[in-house]
Amino acid sequence: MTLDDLLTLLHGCPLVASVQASEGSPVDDPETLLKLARASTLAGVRLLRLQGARNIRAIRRGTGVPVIGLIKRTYPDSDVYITPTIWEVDEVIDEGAEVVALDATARHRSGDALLGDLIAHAHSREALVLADIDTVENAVAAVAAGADMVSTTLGGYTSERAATTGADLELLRQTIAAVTVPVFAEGRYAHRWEIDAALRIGAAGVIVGGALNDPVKQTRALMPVRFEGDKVGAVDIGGTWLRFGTFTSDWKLIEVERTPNPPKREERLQWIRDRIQASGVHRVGVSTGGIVDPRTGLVWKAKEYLMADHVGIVFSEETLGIPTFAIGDGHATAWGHANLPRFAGRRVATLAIGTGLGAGFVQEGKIWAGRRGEYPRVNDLPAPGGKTYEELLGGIHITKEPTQEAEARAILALESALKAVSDLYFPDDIVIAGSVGLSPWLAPHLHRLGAIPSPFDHDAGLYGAAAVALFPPPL
Ligand SMILES: CC(=O)N[C@H](C=O)[C@@H](O)[C@H](O)[C@H](O)COP(=O)(O)O
Repeated sequence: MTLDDLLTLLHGCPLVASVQASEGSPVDDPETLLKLARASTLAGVRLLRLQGARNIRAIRRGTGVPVIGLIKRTYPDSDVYITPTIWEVDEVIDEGAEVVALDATARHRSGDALLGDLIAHAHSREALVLADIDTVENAVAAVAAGADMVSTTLGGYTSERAATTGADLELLRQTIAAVTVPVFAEGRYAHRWEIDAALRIGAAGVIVGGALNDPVKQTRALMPVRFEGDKVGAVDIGGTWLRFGTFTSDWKLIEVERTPNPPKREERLQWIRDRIQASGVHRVGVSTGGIVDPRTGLVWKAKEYLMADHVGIVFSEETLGIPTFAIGDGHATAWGHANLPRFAGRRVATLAIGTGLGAGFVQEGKIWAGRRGEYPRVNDLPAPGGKTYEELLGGIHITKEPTQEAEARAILALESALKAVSDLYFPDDIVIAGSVGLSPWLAPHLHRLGAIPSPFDHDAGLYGAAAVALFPPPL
């Protein structure tokens, strides 16, 4: 088969089925895998990626479909396991595969084999070579070594690059820009939009394994995560109060302590550490003003007049001593609401109107957030008249017992903020939390304005923080 033949085939159907079983899986026998492969070809797939000599033989014969073959084998002196040496290259070709897939990372190969030699050997036997790469640099090197095509198979599986949660579309984009040979998208592709995006970016084909053919991976992907401990800690850091709650594993509040938010961030951390110690919890969720990078727990942005000395504080296992899940207070409160039976599975927006104004939006079990934890900045949007919603609604700007005029202004501002949230996010529900949001002068208007008072009452931030620890949101 020539490269042109292969590209013609992909033009007909760019979806390539990788039919491989997880280690120890009961479907790991050639007959069963053949049936899975047939299911894919029945639906239109015209190229298969297969692992192992027996599987390649049985499935190639049984389907008559061209094959990208590989042998996974480990050697004691190397981490390379996809067709690592010339022996496996020969095995793949002996079984009739048209294309040999092999590891093209910069890692040392067993027996000091060189990538160029393996490729030359496959070519001498008239097979095409697909280089499984982990980085753009290694894609370029593989093409220089003679590879006919590359695939992003190993992106996120070596120390060179962190694994993305889903498909690594940036690795694909950069690889396509860097090489002239056809590039396959591969590795953690599981959704139609990822496949469409890969093709828009310019992939010659998209190789999908687990999402199509591996019931072990599929089961793991759908398995709910359960918290095994007996209780968790929840920290709620607002502009005024710092609170610590202890919750049961079924999200019931056991007890709560609070202190005026100390002016220095080290004092804040120390107070939390002391509460963690005293309560004996082994996991904690943190809801805080400011913007938190959810991967590191670093607060990288916060308004000084609302949260003094807060930028630079880190909420992590390192600083608090136990596994820690920290997100911004708008997000945390929204996550709390979204996990209540009443709202679960709905599109829920939350406005937390306390000292400042926080916002969060949850859709399909995911928090709507920027890559570094940014939240919907309803607070800084100008309301009609020019002042921001935070200036009109945030407790720091209005006194405890506002004049009737200030109240009227705030109610109008809330009405307009709710309209903005509806127009931008199309939520099924908008829930209001926070000391101002639930105050005796504002709360009576919520129903008329189409908003729902938080079922958590004044503890929404704390319940949100506990929800983050008990049911960690996907990032
Ligand atoms: C990293 C590695 O060893 N990848 C292997 C390569 O053949 C297979 O285990 C994967 O199933 C294949 O790449 C498809 O990827 P996914 O199953 O994520 O769609």
